[in-house]
Amino acid sequence: MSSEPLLRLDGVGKAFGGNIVLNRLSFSVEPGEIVGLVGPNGSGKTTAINLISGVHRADAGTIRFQGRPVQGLAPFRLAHLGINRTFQVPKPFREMGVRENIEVAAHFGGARGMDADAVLAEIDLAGHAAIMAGGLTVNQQKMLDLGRALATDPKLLLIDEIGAGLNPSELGAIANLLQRLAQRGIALIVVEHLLDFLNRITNRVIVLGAGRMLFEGTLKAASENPDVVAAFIGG
Ligand SMILES: Nc1ncnc2c1ncn2[C@@H]1O[C@H](COP(=O)(O)OP(=O)(O)OP(=O)(O)O)[C@@H](O)[C@H]1O
Repeated sequence: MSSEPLLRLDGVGKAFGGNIVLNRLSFSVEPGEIVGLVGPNGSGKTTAINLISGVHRADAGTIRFQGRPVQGLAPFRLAHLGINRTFQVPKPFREMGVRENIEVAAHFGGARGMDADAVLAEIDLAGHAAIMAGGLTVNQQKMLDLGRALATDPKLLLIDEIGAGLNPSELGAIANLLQRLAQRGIALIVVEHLLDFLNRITNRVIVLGAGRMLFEGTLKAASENPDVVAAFIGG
């Protein structure tokens, strides 16, 4: 057994056109953990998710998954290893059926691809399997986006602002689902502005401010930390 965490970032940095958006970001995540990633708008949360999921390549530092450096690998290779993500704005194939969307994603996951029926049941869309994805509500499209990631049987799931625009009952259902996934051993990094939602599913948060890690610990302690308070008021 390796003593390495599932995911480990060491000194990760990223700049766009000379604008440093992430600076020496270091943290690790263990299997079955839910870690909240919070911070004001533009603090680098989505960029962190984009680096871990292979959408962008880090300029500095290392990203290790199960002890193996993975920075620079394409998203489909990372999906094969067990890393997948959702998007702030869901990107289903709108002209394809809900089930087909899941099947295509499972194919993207290669040998790790999961059974579409199991995924549809998990995301509560079994009754909508045959309709076009473009006909789903926003909440259902978010669930489909999550289902497409789940179809690749991830060990690490990166969730980018899934709560925005959802009502309390939809939020409750998603919180329960994310907790079930974690109990199954999937690690989750959850980018979220809705702190009550985050509080339901985790108390371990990483707070970013202008690309730097300001704090790591419980949400309650974060809310009492002067650097965190200043970043949010400034933001
Ligand atoms: N592809 C890109 N090209 C240039 N700049 C980018 C790119 N992606 C992000 N940025 C910039 O990097 C900074 C961090 O953006 P990022 O989306 O990571 O922040 P965030 O914390 O996720 O914000 P939000 O909460 O608003 O989603 C911002 O200044 C943004 O404009």
